[in-house]
Amino acid sequence: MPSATSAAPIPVYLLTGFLGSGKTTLLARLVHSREFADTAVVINEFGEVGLDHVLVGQSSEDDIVLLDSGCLCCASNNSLQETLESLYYRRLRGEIPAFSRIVVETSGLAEPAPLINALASDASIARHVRLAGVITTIDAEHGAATLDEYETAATQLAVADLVVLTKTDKVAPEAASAMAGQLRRQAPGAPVLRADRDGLQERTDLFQAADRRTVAPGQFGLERPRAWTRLAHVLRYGIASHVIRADGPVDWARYAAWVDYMQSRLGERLLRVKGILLMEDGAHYAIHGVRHVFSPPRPLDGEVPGDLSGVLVLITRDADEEELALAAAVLDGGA
Ligand SMILES: Nc1nc2c(ncn2[C@@H]2O[C@H](COP(=O)(O)OP(=O)(O)OP(=O)(O)O)[C@@H](O)[C@H]2O)c(=O)[nH]1
Repeated sequence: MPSATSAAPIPVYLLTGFLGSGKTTLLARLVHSREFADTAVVINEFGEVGLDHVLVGQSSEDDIVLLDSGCLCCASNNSLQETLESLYYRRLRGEIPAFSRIVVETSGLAEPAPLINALASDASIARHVRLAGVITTIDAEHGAATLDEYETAATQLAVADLVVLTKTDKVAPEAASAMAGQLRRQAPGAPVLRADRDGLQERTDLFQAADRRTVAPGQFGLERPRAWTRLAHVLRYGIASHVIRADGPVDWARYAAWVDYMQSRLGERLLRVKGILLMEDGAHYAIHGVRHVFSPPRPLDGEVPGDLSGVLVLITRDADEEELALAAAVLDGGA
């Protein structure tokens, strides 16, 4: 565990998911597990009537509670920036135990992109914390209808690094499997874990599965496209996912030109970019963008399967084939 004065930014995981999709129920299980021993959980109620922290098991008047598992629970009505700063400095001053990661439960109606962008672009925050991954809960019973009906839910899925399919006890196993398959198509690149009332059904390290820096074998659940791009799935609202590839190492100037193209040409219509590029220095880097904000590429831990090297998933809204073909060409050095 890093010391309280360690300069390494603390990883932050955002837990998002539509209203009633099971975020609090999942957290209420997880906060008592060993995995959460050195985790600070922020339940961000953003002016809502504070309830969720009570559901997680924190009934004291205090704003921060240390659970038996070692997990710190913190309910907050402040902005995400204020909350994270306060946590950071209280940890630094030794007022609270030195947690090594933070999980933030966001409001069910929140578009996660502004929070993600705030983490990346607020300089005073970005020095202390880094976005490690976005975990999105989808309800096995109502998830398909919700995704169809509410654009916020579709956006929450689009930005996921890990999807947790909740309430699998409420549907037949075949229905849960079909839904998991649908989610893999809609959010290519994000592993799908299942949960019921008792928490996660798989014995998986949630943080590792959600971490953008690690690649689990088979994680992407997609084939390296043979042609330049493959339309993976079209959701409503013109939201669609595509896969593009870059053959061979990419030099940094070309990568910069590609980011520039994505930002200037697609702009607000770009929802999410994720994938792995082999760069000119011979290392594999995790590539992440949410809306127009791209995180600095980070070298990946561990082996990267050959079929994932150079593969990027793009989730866009109202993008046409020509724009995507050009995106692939810019990346591949053909434009
Ligand atoms: N059967 C079953 N019910 C669940 C499961 N997860 C959540 N629920 C129920 O679904 C309802 C909503 O769950 P919450 O955990 O409060 O959902 P949430 O995403 O935190 O909701 P908001 O705070 O409104 O965004 C509650 O009645 C839970 O008991 C599950 O895996 N199985």
